[in-house]
Amino acid sequence: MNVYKALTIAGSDSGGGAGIQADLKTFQELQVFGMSAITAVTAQNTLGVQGVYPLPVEAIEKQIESVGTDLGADAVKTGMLFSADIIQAVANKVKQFGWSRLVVDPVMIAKGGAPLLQEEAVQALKTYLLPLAMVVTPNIPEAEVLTGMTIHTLNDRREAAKRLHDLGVQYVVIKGGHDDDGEEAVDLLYDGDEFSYFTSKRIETKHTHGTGCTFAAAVTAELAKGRTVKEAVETAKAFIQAAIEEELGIGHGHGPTNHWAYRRKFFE
Ligand SMILES: Nc1ncnc2c1ncn2[C@@H]1O[C@H](COP(=O)(O)OP(=O)(O)OP(=O)(O)O)[C@@H](O)[C@H]1O
Ligand SMILES: Cc1ncc(COP(=O)(O)O)c(N)n1
Repeated sequence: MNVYKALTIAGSDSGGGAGIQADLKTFQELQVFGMSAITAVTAQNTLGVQGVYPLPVEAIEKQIESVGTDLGADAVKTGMLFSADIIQAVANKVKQFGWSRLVVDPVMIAKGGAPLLQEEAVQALKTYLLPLAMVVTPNIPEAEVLTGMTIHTLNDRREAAKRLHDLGVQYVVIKGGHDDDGEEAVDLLYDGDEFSYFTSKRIETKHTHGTGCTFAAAVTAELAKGRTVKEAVETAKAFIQAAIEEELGIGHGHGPTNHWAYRRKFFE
């Protein structure tokens, strides 16, 4: 049996909808063996973030080394990285193990507004990690912070994608979940040459906690299988659409998406 393996380097979400938990569930659903290096523990639920506890840099490095020196990874994803020190350490480990199928989800703030990345760490992300990335998956506010421009129109988004590509990332996906216009959720992919668009019906719901993590994890799982970035984004879009569509309705606030919905929709 050919076993595909993916490593997520991200924060833990006790509520299970985002972070490491969303990533591992998504890897499993897409039949990829999931491994993790936890950067920070968050006390979090559908109502918000009650606490953030970053791990020592050494603990993060050790987890990555444990995976890298034994199991190896066909693709790697980063999520919540919290500080410039952690970013630099993660970038060094990615280089050390020669991981080229790297998806960087530049997580900055949780839905309720809690910061998951220190302000001074944004520059470290641009300098150390983005040049190593195969794919970066910002939402619109994250793309604004990374490029220093405001994004209103699709044209603005295309310009932002070009600026991000100039930082050394091979493929840029700017997701449209935060684009309040219209009936559709449109994600844009830029490969340095052409733009592609991935469009779905926008679902009216407040239960979108973890959509960004889940989407990027699905891209990572598909890259681990050797798919092209375009194929991976297409599957990720179908995965997240199913996960939002088949609502779980749990918790008292912004609930998680349904990680088993894609399997039920397409394979059962
Ligand atoms: N209401 C919605 N209906 C359909 N698709 C959506 C909706 N909201 C987000 N998506 C999709 O979910 C994925 C994540 O997009 P989004 O822009 O919300 O990322 P994010 O902001 O990082 O996630 P989060 O809101 O969890 O922080 C994208 O593929 C986007 O198109
Ligand atoms: C530990 C952790 N990582 C990431 C996010 C962002 O989640 P999302 O942007 O997918 O809602 C989160 N809320 N918690």
